[in-house]
Amino acid sequence: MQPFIRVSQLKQSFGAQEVLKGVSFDVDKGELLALIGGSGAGKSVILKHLDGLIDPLDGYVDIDGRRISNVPEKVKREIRSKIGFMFQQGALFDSLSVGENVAFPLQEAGLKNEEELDSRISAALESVGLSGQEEKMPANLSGGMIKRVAVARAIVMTPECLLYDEPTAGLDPIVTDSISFLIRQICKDKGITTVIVSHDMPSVIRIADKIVYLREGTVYWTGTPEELLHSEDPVLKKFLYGDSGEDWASLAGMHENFQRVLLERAERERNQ
Ligand SMILES: Nc1ncnc2c1ncn2[C@@H]1O[C@H](COP(=O)(O)OP(=O)(O)OP(=O)(O)O)[C@@H](O)[C@H]1O
Repeated sequence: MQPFIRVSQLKQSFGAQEVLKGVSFDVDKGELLALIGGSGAGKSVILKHLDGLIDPLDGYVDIDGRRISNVPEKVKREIRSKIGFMFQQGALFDSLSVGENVAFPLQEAGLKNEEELDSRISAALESVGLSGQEEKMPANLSGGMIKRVAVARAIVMTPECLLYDEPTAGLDPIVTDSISFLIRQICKDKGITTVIVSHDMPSVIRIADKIVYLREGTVYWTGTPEELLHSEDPVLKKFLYGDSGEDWASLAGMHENFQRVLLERAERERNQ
């Protein structure tokens, strides 16, 4: 089966700095992949290649079998219509209400029918647990609500693929949990292929199907959260726990709990 996203031998430099030295990985349809790695490893740069915002010096990205690298802007725009991007900070327009923020991509795409706009906005807000909040202004929202609105804005175009850059940065642990659940739920309920860049390892362990660890401009390791937790590779251990040698079991336990909660929730929903 063809992967939904194929990243092949991606190379990128800025001036003398070689940031990507031949990065390759695939993401299957409906899969949730987390890109991890130290600060400056090139994670955000990779996301921008996935959306065709940056062209590689060598290598390519295919989205659903179509090349988005080094092709004309018109082709990129067509492919981009399948992709929702939640940028770092999840920036909302401060002068626009929640509803207007979510409406923005629809209006950019030329949708004018008020009734359709309203129903798509309310469906997107419902998906992120913010039904009826259209009139609120960003200044009156909590950090977690701002992220939820940013997620609603990313999904309102009914994308087939979602890219999240640090979606839980700056949130407290409880809100981080709820946003992580939301990202996984949207991915699995709607079958949306998802790539998340995150420093938040507990969240990554909980929600990812597959993890790609970047180091020195290449993919150092790929595997499942379980495989990461059981890896004895000293480089991975050091990345996860620094030199402190924190307890592996606590992360492993968290992952099991999370899977259990997800399974219980899925079971409840099936029985409703
Ligand atoms: N447009 C650009 N021009 C010059 N250098 C850039 C540009 N974009 C990124 N870089 C450099 O590329 C490197 C990788 O940046 P990137 O933002 O992808 O890192 P990251 O892995 O996402 O880091 P962090 O986890 O800190 O966000 C950094 O050294 C950054 O300064």
